[in-house]
Amino acid sequence: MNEATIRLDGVTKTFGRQVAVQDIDLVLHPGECVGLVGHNGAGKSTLIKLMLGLIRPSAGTVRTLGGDPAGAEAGRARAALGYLPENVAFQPAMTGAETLAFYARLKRQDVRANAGLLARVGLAGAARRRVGTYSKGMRQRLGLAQALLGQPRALLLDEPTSGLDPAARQEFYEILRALRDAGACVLLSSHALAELEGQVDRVVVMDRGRKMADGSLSALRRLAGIRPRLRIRLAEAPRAVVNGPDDWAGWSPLPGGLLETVCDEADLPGLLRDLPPEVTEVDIVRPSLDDVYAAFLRREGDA
Ligand SMILES: Nc1ncnc2c1ncn2[C@@H]1O[C@H](COP(=O)(O)OP(=O)(O)OP(=O)(O)O)[C@@H](O)[C@H]1O
Repeated sequence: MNEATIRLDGVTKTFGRQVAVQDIDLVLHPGECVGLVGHNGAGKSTLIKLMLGLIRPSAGTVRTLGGDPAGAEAGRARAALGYLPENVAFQPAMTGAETLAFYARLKRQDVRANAGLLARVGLAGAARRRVGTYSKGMRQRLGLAQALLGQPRALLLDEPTSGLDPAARQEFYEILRALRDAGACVLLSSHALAELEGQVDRVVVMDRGRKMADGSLSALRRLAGIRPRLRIRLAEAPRAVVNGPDDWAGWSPLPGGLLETVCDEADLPGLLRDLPPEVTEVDIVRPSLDDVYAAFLRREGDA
């Protein structure tokens, strides 16, 4: 696989006696979009700040774009990093264009690229409006434009979609997908586990400072051991389902005239192939990311 964009080996960060993250190994590659999920205080922001070099690890090593992000040589690497903090506050009296120009100068970037950036995040028409008049979604898009200054190779976004309505969220993810497809490494933290479904290549689950899981959603589903359910509707409910074992043994009746069975992922194709013609409706219910997350947290609680 290509060289890691960000690599954490055995990273622990403590604040006094508070352990914020503990013994984290994590590798992020170019061209992947990774979701970092966990409850409040799980350690998501601390991990992002470590990757940015804003704080140093108490133990272990952090390599960002090939170097120590908090080291003396980090300035150059930072120009290739984009960061959207959790609570981004802009000066309300400045326009979107002025705000972006301010950040471009801070990042020593050519301001002539700004108009293109504002267009990319859908703010071209609002560039001359004061930020104080922007909606939350527009402010987040301006924050993203700020993070995109200088065409970063790594984008670290701390809860970028919190407070956005579903349409704005979708637009935000579309922009992230395009960046990922262009080769950027995108990491975004979120509490909203379900919304990451279909949006990220991989999910890293954090709980109380520890990495609980790391993998694609399908891999996490397998690991969590939650099996899919197959639901069907029949033209006419078979009496045998109610009256005793027969072909429908293993199927449970559900309200609304449905039958349901729980099966292994590998058995699904065979089950679907063998469904009789009286089946009028088929639905495969796979565990949601929330179910998977709950299963990992339960496992940790049991440990
Ligand atoms: N500067 C700090 N000083 C002391 N404790 C800190 C500091 N920063 C983080 N912590 C603690 O470290 C733990 C992890 O915090 P962190 O902000 O990384 O979590 P998070 O997953 O980002 O949470 P949230 O979703 O609420 O933003 C928490 O217990 C927090 O109180």
